[in-house]
Amino acid sequence: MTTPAIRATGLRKAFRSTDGGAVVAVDDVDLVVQPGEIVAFLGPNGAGKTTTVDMLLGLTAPDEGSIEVYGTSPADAVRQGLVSAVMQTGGLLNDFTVEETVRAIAALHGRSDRVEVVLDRARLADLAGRRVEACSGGEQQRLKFALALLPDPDLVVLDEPTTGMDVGARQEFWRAMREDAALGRTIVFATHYLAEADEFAERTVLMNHGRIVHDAATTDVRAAYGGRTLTFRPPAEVVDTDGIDADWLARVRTALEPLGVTDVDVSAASLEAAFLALTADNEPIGAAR
Ligand SMILES: Nc1ncnc2c1ncn2[C@@H]1O[C@H](COP(=O)(O)OP(=O)(O)OP(=O)(O)O)[C@@H](O)[C@H]1O
Repeated sequence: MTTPAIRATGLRKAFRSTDGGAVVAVDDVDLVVQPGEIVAFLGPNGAGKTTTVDMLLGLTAPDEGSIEVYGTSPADAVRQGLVSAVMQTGGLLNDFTVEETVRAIAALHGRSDRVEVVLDRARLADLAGRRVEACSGGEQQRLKFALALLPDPDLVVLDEPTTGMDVGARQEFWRAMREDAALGRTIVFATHYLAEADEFAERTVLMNHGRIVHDAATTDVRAAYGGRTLTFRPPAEVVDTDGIDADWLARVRTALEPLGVTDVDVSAASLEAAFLALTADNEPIGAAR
């Protein structure tokens, strides 16, 4: 049997809140990720994505439960170069050029042989001589990605890697990632962007209030909760700037009801609908046990 890239069992992590109470950030999370999988962690603000990622990387220890990365502790896996990360925060040195940054970190890893490869993989070869401070947010994220690839890790963990990027930069980033994933790396990423999970991840883990509320093939998540949306063009006279005439919409609903059609709505569905359905409850984050 192959050793999973990630095996987490009963993970729990609570923090002390400012009012002296406790916030359960991650609550009884079980997760197994096999080598070569591409998994999206999706969830609203405060769902527990970053805390889970931090535990995966050995940056935070769980209060309860256990976590193994390639059969060893996260810290050990990081030390062995099996896993590396692109985090939301984390400084780059403004005065260095892109290439100087990569060379400096490559030397620390003892992997100076990989400088050209990672510059190329992150599509930074043309920007090698640019100072970091002159790079756009998207280019800086790609630089972080290049640094994460230096140890040639089997698992790359990305925490909201495209935050702050415009659409073009996001697409460019994911193109580079996709190429890398095709080479067999395991990729786990946390995101707010439903479209990123939809387009890029084979599997989506939906988190809410510190728990995994759904874990399935991304297409299944969409199919199970998003359903399918049937769109049609209403006659022009029932549409004005405020939307569709309510009486007309009510008549459409009544007409469709005998056909078993429910939830007629005038909006897009897809993974977004799944996300909303799964995270719509207003339960507060649980208090510490
Ligand atoms: N160091 C900390 N001290 C206190 N509370 C924390 C700490 N880190 C996280 N939390 C709380 O734990 C919960 C989960 O936070 P986490 O950052 O893991 O969520 P997230 O899903 O990554 O959110 P976001 O999408 O906003 O980054 C939140 O309520 C957060 O306020």
